[in-house]
Amino acid sequence: MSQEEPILLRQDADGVAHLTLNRPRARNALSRPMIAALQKELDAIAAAPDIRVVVLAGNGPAFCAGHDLKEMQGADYGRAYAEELFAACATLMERIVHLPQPVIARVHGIATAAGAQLVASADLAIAAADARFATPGVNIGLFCSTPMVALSRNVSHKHAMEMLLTGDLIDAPTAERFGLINRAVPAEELDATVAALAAKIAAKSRLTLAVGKEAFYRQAELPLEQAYAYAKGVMVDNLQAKDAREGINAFIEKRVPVWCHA
Ligand SMILES: C/C=C/C(=O)SCCNC(=O)CCNC(=O)[C@H](O)C(C)(C)COP(=O)(O)OP(=O)(O)OC[C@H]1O[C@@H](n2cnc3c(N)ncnc32)[C@H](O)[C@@H]1OP(=O)(O)O
Repeated sequence: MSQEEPILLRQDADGVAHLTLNRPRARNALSRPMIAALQKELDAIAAAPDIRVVVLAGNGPAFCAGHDLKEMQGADYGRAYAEELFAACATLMERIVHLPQPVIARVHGIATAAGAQLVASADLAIAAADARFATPGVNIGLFCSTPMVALSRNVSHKHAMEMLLTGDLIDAPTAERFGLINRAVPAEELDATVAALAAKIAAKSRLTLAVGKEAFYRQAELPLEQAYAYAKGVMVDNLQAKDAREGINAFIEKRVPVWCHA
C-alpha cells in the first residue's frame, strides 16, 4: 500500500490488524476521503475471520486533530457537505462500536475533537504519558456535539462537561483519571504495552470476543431488569457454542483450549 494512502493497514500473523491514520502533515485531520477509507477498511475487517483485534494509531506527530477544518472551509461550510460529513463520521464511530473485534486506540501526541471521539469510541485506549486530549470545538464556535456522544458514555458527566465547555487540553494521566483511556504509559513503552494487550486479547476465541463486545454495549443501554434478561439470554446461547464447551473442558482437563473460532 502506498504511503500516500490516507489509511494504512498491516496485519500480524497473530491476528492483530494495525490501522494507521496517515495524513501526518495535517495531523491526521479526518477529511472525507480519510473517513471513507477508514470505513472501508473496518467493513472489510468486520468480515475477516483471521483478525481478532484491531489497533488504531496515527502516523506522525499527532494521533488525530479532529475534522479537517480546511476541507470545511473549502466546502464553504455548506449544509449538504456538513450533512454528509457528520453522517459519515457517525457511521464510522458506530462501525467501531459494532465491529465484532475489539479496537484498541494507541494514542500519542494530540487527540482532539473527532480524534478524541475516536479514542472514546474505541473499546480500549493506551496513551503515551505525553499525549494530550481535548474537545476544543467550543474555542472555534463549533461545539463538539458528535464527540460528546462517545465522550459522555466514557467519562463522568462533570468531566465530559468540563472538557466540552472549556476545550482545554488534558494530559494523559488526567485522561486516565477521567476514564477516557485505560492507561498512560511512558512513551517508550507505548508499543510494547499495546502489543501485549492486543496479544492477550487475540489469544481468546474470536466468537467469544464478538459475543462479549456486542453484549457489553447492548446491555449498557438497557434498564437493570432488561439488562439481566438480555445478558441471561446471551449466556444461554454462549454456552451452546463449541468454544464455551472447549474452554470449560480444557479447564477441567488442565490444558490449553483449542478454539474452534480461533
Ligand atoms: C464535531 C467535531 C469537530 C471537529 O473535529 S473540529 C476540529 C477541531 N480540531 C482542532 O481545533 C484542532 C486544530 N489543530 C490544532 O490545534 C493543532 O494543529 C494541533 C494542536 C493538533 C497540532 O499542533 P502542531 O503540532 O503545532 O501543528 P500545526 O502547525 O498546528 O499543524 C500542522 C498542519 O496541520 C494542519 N492542521 C492541524 N489540525 C488541522 C485540522 N483539524 N484541520 C485541518 N488542518 C489541520 C495545520 O493547519 C498545519 O497546516 P500547515 O502546515 O499548512 O500550516
